Amino acid sequence: MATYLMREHDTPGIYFVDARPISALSLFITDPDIAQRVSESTLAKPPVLGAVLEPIAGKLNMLSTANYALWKKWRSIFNPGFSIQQIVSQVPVMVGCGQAYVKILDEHVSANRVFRLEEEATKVTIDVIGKVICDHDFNALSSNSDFLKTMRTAFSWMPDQTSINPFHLLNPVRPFMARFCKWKMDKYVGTMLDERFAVRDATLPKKSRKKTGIDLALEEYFKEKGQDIDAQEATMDAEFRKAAIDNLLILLFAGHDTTAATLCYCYHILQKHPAELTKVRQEMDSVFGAGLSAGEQLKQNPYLVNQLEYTLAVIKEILRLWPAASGARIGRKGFFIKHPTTGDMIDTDGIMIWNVSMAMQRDQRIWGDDADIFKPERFLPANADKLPPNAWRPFEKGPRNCIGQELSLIEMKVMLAMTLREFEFKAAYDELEPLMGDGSLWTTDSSYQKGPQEVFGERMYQVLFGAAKPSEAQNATVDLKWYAPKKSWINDLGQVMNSTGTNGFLFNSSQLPAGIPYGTYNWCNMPHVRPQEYPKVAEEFELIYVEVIHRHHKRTPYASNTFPKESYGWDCDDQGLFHYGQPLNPSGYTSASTYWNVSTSDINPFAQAGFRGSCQFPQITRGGLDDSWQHGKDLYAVYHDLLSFLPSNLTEKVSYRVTNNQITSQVAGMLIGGMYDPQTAVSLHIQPPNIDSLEPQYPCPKASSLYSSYGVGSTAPNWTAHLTAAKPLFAALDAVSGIPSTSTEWHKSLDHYYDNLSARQCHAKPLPCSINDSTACITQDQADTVYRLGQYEYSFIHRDSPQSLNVAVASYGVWLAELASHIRAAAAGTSHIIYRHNVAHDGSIARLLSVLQIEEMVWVGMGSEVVFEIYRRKGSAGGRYVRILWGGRVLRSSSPVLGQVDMLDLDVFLGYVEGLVGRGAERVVEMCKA
Ligand code: HEM
Repeated sequence: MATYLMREHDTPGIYFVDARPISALSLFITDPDIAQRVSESTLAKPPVLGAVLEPIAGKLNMLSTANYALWKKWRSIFNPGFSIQQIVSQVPVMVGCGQAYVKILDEHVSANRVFRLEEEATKVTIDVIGKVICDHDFNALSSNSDFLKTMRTAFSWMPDQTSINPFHLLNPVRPFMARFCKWKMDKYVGTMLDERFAVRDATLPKKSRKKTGIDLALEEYFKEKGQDIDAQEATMDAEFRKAAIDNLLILLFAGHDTTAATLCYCYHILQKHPAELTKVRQEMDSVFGAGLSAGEQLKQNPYLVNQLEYTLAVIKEILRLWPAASGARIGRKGFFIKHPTTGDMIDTDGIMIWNVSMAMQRDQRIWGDDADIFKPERFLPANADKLPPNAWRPFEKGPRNCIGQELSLIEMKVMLAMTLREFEFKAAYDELEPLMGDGSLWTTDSSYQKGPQEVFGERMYQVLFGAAKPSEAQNATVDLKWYAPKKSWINDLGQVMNSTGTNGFLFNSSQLPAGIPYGTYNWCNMPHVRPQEYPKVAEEFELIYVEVIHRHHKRTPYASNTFPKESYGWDCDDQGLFHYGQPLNPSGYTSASTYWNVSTSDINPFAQAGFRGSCQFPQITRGGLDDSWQHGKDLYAVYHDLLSFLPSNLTEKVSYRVTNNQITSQVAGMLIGGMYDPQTAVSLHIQPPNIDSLEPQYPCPKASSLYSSYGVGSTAPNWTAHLTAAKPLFAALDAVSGIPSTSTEWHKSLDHYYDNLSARQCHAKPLPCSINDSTACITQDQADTVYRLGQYEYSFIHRDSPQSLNVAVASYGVWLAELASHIRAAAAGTSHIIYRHNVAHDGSIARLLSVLQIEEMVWVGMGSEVVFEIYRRKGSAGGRYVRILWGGRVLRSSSPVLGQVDMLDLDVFLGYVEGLVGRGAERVVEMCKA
């Protein structure tokens, strides 16, 4: 209200508000210098504050007491417990509470529940105060704390200062309820204090005793009384006990909801400002290490909290825009305030003087035209001298400033560090209905759903409810954590080693044998979207964008995956790899269609190892080209013939992309032929080598080193377990292949044998026999074990290992950020492209599936495909949705955010993807730094 009045009437730095008889005549101060004078004075707290707080927090509470000497005494006794050093030393304790908080958020997310975030934030702040001040577990988060219930009841009976309803203000039941709640809380806190004093072990050396806020207060109290707290006979006297109870209650009252409300605003406003959110996450990545737990790091080194400069700037900017409290005093005779424009001296006798922090902190005359804009940079140390003096006062200033400001700032940094990289927070005001009757204060009073539903353009406006709180306290989160894949034979080493066959997986033909349903894992030609099985969505949805990514089709093995000598050759005379340049833009002479014909010269003394023949290993084979063509044909049949989505001719609405590895171009040519049979040249988009995001090839040292700490090449026991188990198999394979048993390349994973054997079998070639003994051959049993182990490895590397998500996010995040930007443009209608098609590699698809946290990971076979379909619900205000198809079927993710990705709210999906990789892949940059 004060801010609106200031703006509406262009008030000077002070103005009167006369709402008598509802409240006292008030002088609102928005002038920083006058506010400073008021806060530095010895003016007393207004009686109305005592009337509200004392029934529940007692007469000795330092916040509302009008007795200056009393205030001074108790403030100085409690001060040592709130020094910066003391609070930083309590960071590990805060982390402990934070872990319970994260667990609760996890549970909400797993249950896919909309919930009131402020409720949980409030509980964690109570737990923090309990632990930091008195080493006491209120267990507000983990149990149905009785104390919390009483505190809430007390709150609900506090007089509402904004109400003009006389029955509300003068409700006769109020004093009884207040007395009852105070009695209950006193009993609880008193017992807690007695216990604390009883366990204080005076025999322990001073240094090894726990030092919470209350211990320091006791020490201070004894010091002031000239007594030795270490004396065995020292007892807590009645005066201290009474004052300590009142002040512990006021610390809880003043400290919990102010901090919780500010925390909620941090989440909410950052969600609305993705660039700033990315900066916060980048700062956290650089302070704690990308992918490492902030909580664990903070426990080991609490001082890391001081390095979160940008995060602190965000909190301060939030406190500027949405301060949770302010300070008021009662004027007295002879205390004059000079009117800033007229120069009149105003006698303040009996007038309530209110430093209205929000109005002052949003005054454009003080902060500039961008006063309403969220700009954390204002509070970076480099800009400290540009801040207007005395104008930022969310904790007020002067001797009666907030005693808990360091605690709340540090606590908020800790909580943000533990949650912002793990969750995306999203306001859900459209989903209030299910929250009615959830037991929170909000649902006891429906008036909060009436009246203005936006203030300063913000639905999450402030409502005075104890502190100034975010209306309805409502948010939802998106969980960014790793979740283990489903248990199956694939990730069970015992089953992999002790079974036979391939558990229904096929490795020997592009065609499925009769009776085997489409969708069955077929390494040689994986299932993809095709009309026969395509799951159509309901009529109410309209397809607006499709992006396909798939692995190239079957090929010859890589040259590096062939044996030193192969017993037979491999020819590719049934196809041509066309390479030629053709003048374009403007067109010119016509080039001949030339293709490569590899021949090994008998004269060349440097004969290559491995397969001989006319192939350019690992070129796509004739069979692979045919599969590519059919793949294109099937996609066209779905997205053109069945859904009328694709244009009939190849236009700029459709775009193709390949990697720098030629085999993807070989596939793309056939695939486009199958889709459009174009008669003119088609451009294939390609990014420069070394930074290509599709393969991916951009440098990411951190991801590489994290990967090698648990995956191929590592000595981690859970990785090497299968290699140890496979030793006899390796020995048998080596005996046929001639690979030396000392070769690290061939024995650090199953990759080389897998590629060598499966390529042969996909092309109906026999399993190899020894060059020296044609009767010693690799058996189908051995090949099948290699295939099973290969599946196990892929699942381990890309899903089972908890680090896999971070590695995939860092190493494939750029492509995902590109995908997100394509989807955003399509959803906003700002791009003409409706279909993008990427031909890539197993490393690409596997990382993508890792980020999507696919429920069951496999080694992605030839032609493996993921399709992102973006839909709009028909009608003017229709939402946007995403469906992801893996092998032609809806993908299932282990992440509760994604679940079965079937018409998932697009905002949730983008929140998940961009939460992990950052908009424009900003997070990836930080994550990749060495
Ligand atoms: C974002 C969080 C917080 C905000 C915005 C805030 C704001 C304020 C403000 C504006 C005052 C001055 C009131 C006046 O002048 O009348 C104040 C005083 C006080 N605050 Fe805070 N506070 C916060 C957190 C805390 C915490 C965490 C605690 C303790 C655990 C706490 C305990 C107190 C107490 C006891 C006073 C009275 C101090 C005195 O009169 O000496 N506050 N707070």
